Amino acid sequence: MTKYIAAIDSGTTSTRFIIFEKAGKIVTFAQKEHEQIYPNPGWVEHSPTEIWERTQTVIDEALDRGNIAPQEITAIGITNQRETIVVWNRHTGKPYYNAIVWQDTRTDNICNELAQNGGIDRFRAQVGLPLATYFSGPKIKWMLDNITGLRAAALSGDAIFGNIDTFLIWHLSGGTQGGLHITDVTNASRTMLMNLATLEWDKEILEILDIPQQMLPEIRPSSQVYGHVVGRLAGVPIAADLGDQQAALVGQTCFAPGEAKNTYGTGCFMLLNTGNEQIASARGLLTTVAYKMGDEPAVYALEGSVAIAGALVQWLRDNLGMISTSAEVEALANLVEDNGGVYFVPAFSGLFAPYWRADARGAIVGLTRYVQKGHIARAVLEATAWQTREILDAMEQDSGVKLTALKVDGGMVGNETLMQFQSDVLGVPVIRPLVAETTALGAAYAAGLATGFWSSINELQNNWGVDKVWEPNMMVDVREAKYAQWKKAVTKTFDWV
Ligand SMILES: Nc1ncnc2c1ncn2[C@@H]1O[C@H](COP(=O)(O)OP(=O)(O)O)[C@@H](O)[C@H]1O
Ligand SMILES: O=P(O)(O)OC[C@H](O)CO
Repeated sequence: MTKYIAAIDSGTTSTRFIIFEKAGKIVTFAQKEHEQIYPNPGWVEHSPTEIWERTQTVIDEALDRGNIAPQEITAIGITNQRETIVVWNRHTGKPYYNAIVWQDTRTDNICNELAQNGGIDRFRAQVGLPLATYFSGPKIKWMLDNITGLRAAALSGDAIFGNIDTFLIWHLSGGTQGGLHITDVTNASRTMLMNLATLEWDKEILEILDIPQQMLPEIRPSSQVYGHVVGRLAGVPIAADLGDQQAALVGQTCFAPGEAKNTYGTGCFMLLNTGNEQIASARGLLTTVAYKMGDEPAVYALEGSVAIAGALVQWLRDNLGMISTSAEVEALANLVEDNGGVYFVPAFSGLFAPYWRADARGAIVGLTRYVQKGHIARAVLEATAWQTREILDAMEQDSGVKLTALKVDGGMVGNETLMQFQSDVLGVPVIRPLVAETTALGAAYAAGLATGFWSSINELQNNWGVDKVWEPNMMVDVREAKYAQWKKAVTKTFDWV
């Protein structure tokens, strides 16, 4: 048995390579941001080539920094931003187009056309998702319809599709020299093309979207030895693949039905484990696969997806230049006592759960001459907390589960002001675990379970520990009055495009 287990966490903002030891503690890591490309309003792209290069760089840097040899690593797991698509040539490895990112809204017309027959819940019974620009299926259709020669290349088997997990695994396992073309059930459940009951590609939906099945990867469990790495980590088994939000659920050891976590990264995503049962949402949540460990039956989750959370902080930093690092938003927000009456609804990609309003666009409301930068910063942080409140309300009503505390993780949970406000507006304690890199840890756990590095999920539960708890500290009537203001602000964003 070797000493370590590792994970590649390829997020929307950055890629990390993290090496863990048996108690789940980080031994070494490296991280690199990649470019966000905005060719038109509402469009968001990444360079797949850059993501693959940065992945190799962070692997090299972490190994060098920790002075660790590949032979000391039992296995690696992959976890990734979900829904984002890449289509590339299997003989040359060359992408046909930039990656179209999950936040991209260019497929609005495609979704509207599809919804004409059956509404936005047309495919919900099969795939657990509404028709929305968020998911991969419409994005693949857009590429096939708009890139000259791509449909023919897909039909001939030259052009292949993958989410970021598939793209990385293909490269890691040899690329043009026989790389694996696979995905896992969690990632596939976000394409709008996988049937949740059979865990196979849904032929009827493929036909309606006119997507050739031969371009799609094979769907595998989330925890299994799929193959071995070629390159710097040569010979190391690739033993897990999970979408990042599902990986965070595993990393937080939410293995029992009724357990939930909320991850605050570029977007913000709450997942509730519903066991082997698929709960259909009546309130705009998603039914999704949480994980499938080897031959065990799939475990499902209810999910509330918020498109813009940390991305709004990035926007203050990169587009307005109001701060020079994301962390600086906290000091700016703390220059003032409250939001000064300002609410910022970041409907930059329309609104996801619970609204699914592609016609919404961002709005700052409540402005007066009194308002200063600090109020805007505070409204930016509060936007994430209010969006989470809306998700939690919907989730409790859909599932009948009353959360007594919320486990949190992701890049924004270092922001203490946000965490306190989050607890205030939910009225329950917010708990940050000792290992904040829960997403990578979840992928490492799944890889470790597949290779015997850890023997069972019980062993993993012992690794989870509390770092900090925030208790609610806001009068209920104050909280509810503010929440009503937030909801009113949300309505101002509707019907804009
Ligand atoms: N201290 C902070 N306060 C507020 N936002 C933060 C802070 N630190 C990081 N962020 C935000 O968190 C996001 C990065 O979180 P991360 O979990 O790494 O994201 P991802 O997995 O989406 O790449 C960025 O959008 C960044 O703006
Ligand atoms: O990059 P993150 O961590 O915000 O996660 C993105 C989600 O997977 C999108 O569904």
